[in-house]
Amino acid sequence: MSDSATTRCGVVAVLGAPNAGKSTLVNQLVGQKVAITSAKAQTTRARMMGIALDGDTQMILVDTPGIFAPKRRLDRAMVSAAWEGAEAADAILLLVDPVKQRRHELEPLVEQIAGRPERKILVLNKVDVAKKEPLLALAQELGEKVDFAEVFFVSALTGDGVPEMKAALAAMMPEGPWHYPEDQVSDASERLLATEITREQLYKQLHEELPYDSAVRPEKYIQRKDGSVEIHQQIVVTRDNQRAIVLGKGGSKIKAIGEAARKELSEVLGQKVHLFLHVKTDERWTEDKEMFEEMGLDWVR
Ligand SMILES: Nc1nc2c(ncn2[C@@H]2O[C@H](COP(=O)(O)OP(=O)(O)OP(=O)(O)O)[C@@H](O)[C@H]2O)c(=O)[nH]1
Repeated sequence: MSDSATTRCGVVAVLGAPNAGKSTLVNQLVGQKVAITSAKAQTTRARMMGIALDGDTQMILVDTPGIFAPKRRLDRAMVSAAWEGAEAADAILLLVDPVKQRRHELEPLVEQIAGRPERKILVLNKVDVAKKEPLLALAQELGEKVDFAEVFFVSALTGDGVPEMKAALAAMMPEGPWHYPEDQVSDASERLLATEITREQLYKQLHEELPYDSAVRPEKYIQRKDGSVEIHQQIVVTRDNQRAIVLGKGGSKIKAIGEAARKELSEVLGQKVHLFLHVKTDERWTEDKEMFEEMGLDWVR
């Protein structure tokens, strides 16, 4: 970063229907893994931030949970966290998956941002698999509903078109000093990031078998004198039969999940990791205020 007075710094709210590719895009913009990605919808539960740099500009990316019509308390908390993220933004980025469009999820989002004062950009994702004509038609249609400053066609997966979009976003940021040191990529605590990595393995290894209302809680995070870290986490499910699924035959599933998560954690943290996973049944966890707060969510009535 230069010392000149021309540094810029701002907040970008990344909004989109579940599975639009928000986590993938944030990781691409930051240049390393900070948010977890998965093929299962509503993966992003807590509000995780990524910090992207573009020349003299620092952009704080608020990677929001998928926004959808909330029914249960858990869902309402996710939606509320998403909008909280969007409140203080300098720009709103609406990410749309043109291939698997979910109109009922996209439309409320479009309506909500239409009236917001921030500058908005429309990003149509997955150009690596999308056909060109419907893509242009969709851009035009959305452009009639929302006053987008710019429209971009990208692939969050391959990075195609992302540098151009990043530069345009950077230009929208206000002048000012950087909020974070240059080498910081995320303000999510390592504790929380560690639970996200375990949760990603749960999704990966159990696929559709895993109930969406399962959670991973941080229990203990101990830096050992030998330079390694000891991490204890609890996997919470709502029913005993789900617990059996997570454990697997003779504990084989939980072992595989733990091994993969430990390996990835060691890479991300750059130190040796001892990971201890416990599976607990708690049919009322989605009504538990304390557990919400531990996961970085607010309690909404
Ligand atoms: N082909 C293709 N797939 C993509 C692209 N971007 C994301 N995906 C895939 O789409 C799926 C969802 O991506 P995520 O980044 O987890 O989506 P998200 O919007 O963060 O999802 P939630 O956390 O559920 O809100 C994953 O399987 C990604 O690999 C892309 O540009 N091209």
